[in-house]
Amino acid sequence: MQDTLMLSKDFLQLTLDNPVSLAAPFEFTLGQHTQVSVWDTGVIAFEPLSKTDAQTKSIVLSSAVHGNETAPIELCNQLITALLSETLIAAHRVLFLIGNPPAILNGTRFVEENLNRLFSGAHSRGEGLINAERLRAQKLEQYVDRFFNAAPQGGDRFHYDLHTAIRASKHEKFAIYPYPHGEPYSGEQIMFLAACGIKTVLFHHEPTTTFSYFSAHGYQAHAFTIELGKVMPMGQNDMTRFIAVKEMLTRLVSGRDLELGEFDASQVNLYQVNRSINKQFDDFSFTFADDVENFTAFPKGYILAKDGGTEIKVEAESESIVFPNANVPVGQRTVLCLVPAKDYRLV
Ligand SMILES: O=C(O)CCC(=O)N[C@@H](CCC(=O)O)C(=O)O
Ligand SMILES: [Zn+2]
Repeated sequence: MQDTLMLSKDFLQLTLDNPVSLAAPFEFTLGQHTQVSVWDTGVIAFEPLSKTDAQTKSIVLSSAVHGNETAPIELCNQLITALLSETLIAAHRVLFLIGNPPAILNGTRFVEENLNRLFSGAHSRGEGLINAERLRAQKLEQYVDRFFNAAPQGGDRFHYDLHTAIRASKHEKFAIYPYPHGEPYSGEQIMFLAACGIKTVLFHHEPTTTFSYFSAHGYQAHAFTIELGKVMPMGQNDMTRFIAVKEMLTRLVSGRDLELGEFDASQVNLYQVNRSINKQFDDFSFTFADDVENFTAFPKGYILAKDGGTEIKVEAESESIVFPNANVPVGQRTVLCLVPAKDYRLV
């Protein structure tokens, strides 16, 4: 396995050749500087061999939590190849997670169940560990736990969970800030996102069973779900659209100066989730077309959707919609309704 990987330097190919599991975990060193550990299919850690201290960051970069969201997979694989080729040297601990390899091969968001609704123990609730996605969610939690628990005392933790959206968006790149339970938002992280070209941030209003909330709430990580554009088939992404995010992740991993300015609200669009509309009945439909973009605003009273016999109307003066998807199981989110963020606290 190690030879296969070092000959090709293509961790994604190794992962797709072994979508369910590897014969065994393996590890090796690169030069005199980096310990590389492959814990499972799609799971690879890079750790500096030099003594780590409180300045050492622990960074999780996940992709393919949804199998058809290919740009983040290509981007992460480029970073992994650079690390394996030693053109990029990790100054901090980095864990890459390729979330759902069978769904990548399938070219679909998921195979049986949406992986990004199965974290914080949701994988084991209800019917329990009945499918591959539930088992993978449990394992991904264990890998994050192992990685963050081995972090140096006092070292900052980060988790950027990289996605692309089903629809086009008025703001092409945006991040979801998991519900912080009353803690302030990080102005520095918002400026880091802006430097990545992610200039729109949504503050979530409640706990969720997403991967980013798991790391934020369970491990006090700076964690985000990040949408980098619109879903495209593998190989058809215009990678020039990700130059800024690749540059900033490269700087972060290699310990170069991030050159972030002070928090400046004029550089970003900040929204807060006003409500999440969860599906109550199988007979659910939106009143607007499939090509209506994320962040389209609707006026108060506008009928957004019909759920069984109930009309769902805009409640605030204006609400902007994001992630509308009628094709979800009863009980799950069909759309988030946003209003401009106000009265938020920053640190
Ligand atoms: O475009 C869509 O409708 C979905 C894109 C996507 O996968 N978004 C994430 C957001 C997770 C979060 O709220 O933090 C998801 O739905 O899992
Ligand atoms: Zn996604």
